[in-house]
Amino acid sequence: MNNGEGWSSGGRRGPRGRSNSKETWQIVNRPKSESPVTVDRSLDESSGNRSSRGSRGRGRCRTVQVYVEKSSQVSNVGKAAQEEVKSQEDGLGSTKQPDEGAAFKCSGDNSDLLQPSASPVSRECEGRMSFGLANRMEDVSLCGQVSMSSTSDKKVEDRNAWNESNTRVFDICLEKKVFCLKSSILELNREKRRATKGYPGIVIRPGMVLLKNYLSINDQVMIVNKCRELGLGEGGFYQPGYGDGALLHLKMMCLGRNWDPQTSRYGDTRPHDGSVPPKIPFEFNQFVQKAIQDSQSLVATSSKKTKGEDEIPCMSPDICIANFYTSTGRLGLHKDKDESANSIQKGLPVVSFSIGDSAEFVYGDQRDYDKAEMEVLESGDVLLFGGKSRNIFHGVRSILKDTAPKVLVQETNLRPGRLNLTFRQY
Ligand SMILES: O=C(O)CCC(=O)C(=O)O
Ligand SMILES: [Fe+2]
Repeated sequence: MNNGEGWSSGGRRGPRGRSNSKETWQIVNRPKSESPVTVDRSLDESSGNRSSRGSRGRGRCRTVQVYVEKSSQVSNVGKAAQEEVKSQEDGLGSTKQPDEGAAFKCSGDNSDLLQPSASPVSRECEGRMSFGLANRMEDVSLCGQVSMSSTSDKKVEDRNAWNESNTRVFDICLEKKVFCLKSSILELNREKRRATKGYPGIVIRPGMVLLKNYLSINDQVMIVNKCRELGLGEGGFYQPGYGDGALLHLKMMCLGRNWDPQTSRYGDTRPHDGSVPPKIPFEFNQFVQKAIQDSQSLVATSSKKTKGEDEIPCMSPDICIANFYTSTGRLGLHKDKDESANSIQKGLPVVSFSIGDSAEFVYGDQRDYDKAEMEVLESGDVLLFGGKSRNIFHGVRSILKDTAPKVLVQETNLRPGRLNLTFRQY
């Protein structure tokens, strides 16, 4: 199904959930050169170190316009400062999930890389192995008790165990506060300052726009709460995997339509349990529409030559894939290419929300980490890639621990890790 025509945007509230909000424009700097920021291989894979590049060097700059709204989004900060917050890492101990490792998502081009080693291997739950793939970032895990050993009975048993362990419901929030840790006032003030600065928009390359700090804390809280509620119900978060036992190292929930990693296709129900994906909440779509409009304005103003719509076409999402990455989650370089040919040809954008811990998002024109560029996506950031950038390879290199806004964690009890929502139109 292709809903095709754009939404009416009239009368919707602004991205920070308020009507009548005042909008002003501010100038920010942006790197002049479009030359790739090469991924620092020394930080790759196992080191877990953070890149010092941060959200791209902000020194070398060209001017772009940014949309600024004096935000009331930190209204919870004062309250939160008085609250005490649980140590998330400790809390995770009791609810640790088995997806500690590299993520591997296959779509089209990547499917050839999913073949496991032919040699017999048995793994314990949480076992992990690399199949010596073209790129080691994309090592995959074998799920709990999966055995690649001989007998077919054993294989059936293993498959059942696999299904059982990987279709278990996953809660993106921790159940209750065990003990509390006071957030530092400094930290809360830093968040407050960040929030009141408004959100700079950045044209990364044609068709690719990053709206920094776009979703207010209140909106992020709403999104987490809604995702948690949906994620615990029918069609909620689960550990996706492939027929051969390889797992994606993230939890996934599809809204609107199901995306099946085993076939790389969309469908109305989820094959492994027959569940129907929840609908995309109306408010989520409103944020998407507003983000598209703001990106189009940004592109039009910064290029002067093009109409914003030429670079970022309108899109009406009927699919949202929600991923939850724990601290060690990753996602290999892939293209989003399972939407309809029409959607892809028209360059209808993928719109991505980041919430929780920051992520090192890598992207490029080739499936090559050495040539990939990197952008740190922080909580509240919205990234769009459509038009000429619709077919970029992209993935998540690492999750940066303990970087989620404290207020968000206090308000939602979000688990350590990152929630990402990508909206698309089939
Ligand atoms: O987590 C992200 O930022 C990217 C997710 C993604 O590429 C996908 O779900 O296809
Ligand atoms: Fe993707």
